[in-house]
Amino acid sequence: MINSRVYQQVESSLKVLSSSLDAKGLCIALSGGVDSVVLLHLCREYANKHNVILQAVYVNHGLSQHATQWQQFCQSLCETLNVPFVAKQVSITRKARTSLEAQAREARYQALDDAAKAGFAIVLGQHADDQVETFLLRLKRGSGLLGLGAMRATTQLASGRYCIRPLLAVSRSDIEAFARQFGLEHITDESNADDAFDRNFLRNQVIPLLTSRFNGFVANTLRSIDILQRQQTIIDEVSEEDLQKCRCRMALNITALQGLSCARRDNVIRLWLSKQGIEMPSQKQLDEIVQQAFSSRQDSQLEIRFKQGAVRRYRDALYWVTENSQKHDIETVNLNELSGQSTPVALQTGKGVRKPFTDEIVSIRYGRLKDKIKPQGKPGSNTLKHWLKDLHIPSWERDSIAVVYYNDTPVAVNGLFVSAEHAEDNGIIWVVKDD
Ligand SMILES: Nc1ncnc2c1ncn2[C@@H]1O[C@H](COP(=O)(O)OP(=O)(O)OP(=O)(O)O)[C@@H](O)[C@H]1O
Repeated sequence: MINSRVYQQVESSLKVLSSSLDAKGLCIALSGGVDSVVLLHLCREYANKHNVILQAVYVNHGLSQHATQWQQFCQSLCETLNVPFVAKQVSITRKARTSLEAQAREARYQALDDAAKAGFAIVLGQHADDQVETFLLRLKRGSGLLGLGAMRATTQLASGRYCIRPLLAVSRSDIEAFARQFGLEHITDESNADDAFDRNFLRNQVIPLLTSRFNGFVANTLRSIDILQRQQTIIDEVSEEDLQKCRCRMALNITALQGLSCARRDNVIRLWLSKQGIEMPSQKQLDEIVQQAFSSRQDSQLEIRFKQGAVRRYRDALYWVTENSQKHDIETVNLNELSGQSTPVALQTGKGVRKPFTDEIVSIRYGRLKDKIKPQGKPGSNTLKHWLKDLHIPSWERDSIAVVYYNDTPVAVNGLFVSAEHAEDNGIIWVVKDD
């Protein structure tokens, strides 16, 4: 039974973090260094006390000559502690313009995500001193509020999996004292002494100097980081609200954008682009989008190109267009089996269409714009192209709108309208999932 201040700190933070995420278990990212070895012991104590399932993963980057030795160390430590262990080998192909550390980190998170069991949160060993180093590294690069807020105690990977950092408020010296007190063995990465790396230089030279001169430097920096993170949370909330107000389907409504201050307008465009995978548009690109979007010429041919796609304007909205969204294959999906995660549709009940008859084949088709339909509430029948144009759907989007067919008859146009002949108040709503 471990009785120490460090354990109490970690126990309370693990309680908050893992229960708020409803994690099925904890997957310790174990490098064999003192931080993650202490983390493993603390988590094991926590797991025994609170009946939580553990696993540990070592990622072998193959970058150090000692990598295999470290892997063996982690494996035998886990065997001794009776914690299920997995090692994951990754290979890092050097890309230009990205540092080796950044590539190793990216590969590591991917490997941890692959190795962690479903529903488990990944637990990482970054601590208070790492946090201050991250802050100073970001300051050096000229980061804004988000970057200076450094590491969050909880983050989410693209897969939806959570990562948690229960040691973020614990200092390196407390972690090392804990390891000494309990006689814990760990590996020492000799590259940590090499001041050629910026992080090591800050750790070994700069922070000790600042700490010796300014009382409470580390604690005060952590306080600033906490304030920055809270402020960023407010900005995130306001940004999401602004985006919801400006969004119509996947597009951005220009009139709604005009109702915002310049700073909030730029911010919404940035957020919208980041949801398309464009993290940092340059100010020049942003200014160009704004200038062309707000030009009085409704029909102006706005097209701002990015590597992954382009921003285009159609009437009163901005669209994100990629090669894919322009050329959607015509596909027919047989929906006779409608249960299960992998089906391309979700079924809801309400104002929709009647159920298909048993002898009707349901399919989803794209791009058959010449097929005719009489939408509910419209006086006559016309082509899908006509009705989509009528709804101001830009030409390049029309091919990628999913239409549900009963046999060869279009009955529902995803989220837009249904056929008058098939409409039913207490019917079914076909919601075709995005790819
Ligand atoms: N080889 C590894 N295998 C498994 N987990 C690892 C490995 N290396 C690091 N970790 C995990 O990541 C934590 C942070 O490690 P480190 O400070 O070396 O990473 P970093 O490159 O600064 O990455 P980050 O941006 O995530 O802080 C460790 O405490 C440990 O939990």
